[in-house]
Amino acid sequence: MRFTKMHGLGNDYVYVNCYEEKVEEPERMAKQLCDRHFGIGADGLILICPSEHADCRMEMYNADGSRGAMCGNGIRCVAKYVYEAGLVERERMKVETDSGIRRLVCRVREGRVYLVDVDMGVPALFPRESLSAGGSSFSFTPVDMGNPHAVLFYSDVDSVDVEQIGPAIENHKRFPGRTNVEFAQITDAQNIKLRVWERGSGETMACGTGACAACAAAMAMGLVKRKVTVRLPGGKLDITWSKADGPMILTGPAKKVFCGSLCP
Ligand SMILES: N[C@@H](CCC[C@H](N)C(=O)O)C(=O)O
Repeated sequence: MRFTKMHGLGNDYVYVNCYEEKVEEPERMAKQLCDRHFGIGADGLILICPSEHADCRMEMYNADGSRGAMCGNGIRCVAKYVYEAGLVERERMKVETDSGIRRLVCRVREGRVYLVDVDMGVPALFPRESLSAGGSSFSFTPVDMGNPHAVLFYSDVDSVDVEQIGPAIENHKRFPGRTNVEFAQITDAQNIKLRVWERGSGETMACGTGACAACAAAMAMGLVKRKVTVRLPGGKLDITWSKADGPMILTGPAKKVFCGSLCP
C-alpha cells in the first residue's frame, strides 16, 4: 500500500489515496501506522476517497484508531493532495467529511499548494460549565466544530500540565464520546497562544478545529477581535469569524513530507 506523509503545522497524518488503494480495517491500520516507534509515526490516518456529493471525501482516524468527524489541518492537506495529484483540477473545491461538506480555496504557486482557506462552518457554542477532575475544578466553554471541544483559559499555557489535565477532561463522564481539550492564553486582542490535547492522539503540535474552537469561545466572551492569529507549538493559523451566525474561515499551510509504501 502506498502512502503520503503530510502535515499542517506538525499535526501529521498518513494519507492514503483510496482512488487507487483499498484499506482494510482502517481502525487497526491507524493504530499500527501511527506508532512512532513500530510504525510510520503520525497523529492519525486519513483516507482520501471519491465522493458522490463533493469533489472528494476525507475519512479520518486518530492515532488510537478512533474515528474523527473533522480535522482542520488534515482537510488542508487533502486539498493539497487532490489538487497536486490532478484528482481535482480546481483551486476552489468541496470536501465531504463525516460532519458535512466543507468549502476550500487553495492558494497555488508554481503548481504547488502552499496555503489553504477552509470554510469551517458556523461554530456551535454552549454556555460555560465547570467540572471536577483529579481533585481540581475546571471551567470550560463547550464548542462544536463538527467535532467536540472543551476550551479552558489560562494566563500562561506553558506552565499547564497538559499531559495530566488533558486526558482527565478528555475521558471525563461529562463527555461520553470523549472530547478534544484546548488550553488557551489570550496574548492580546488579536493573538491567542494555544496548546491542544486531542481526543485519541494526545498533545499535538497543532489542531485546526481546536484553534477555531478557542477563537469562537474567546470571541464570544469579547476577549479578542473577529480576526485572530493562533500560535500553536507547530506554527500559526489565521482565523476570521466576521459574524456570529456566519462561517469561520481558517487559513494555514499544508506540507508534504514523504511518500512511501508499506513492506509486504
Ligand atoms: N487535528 C485535528 C482534529 C482531529 C480529530 C480530533 N482528534 C477528534 O477526535 O475530534 C484538527 O486539526 O482539527
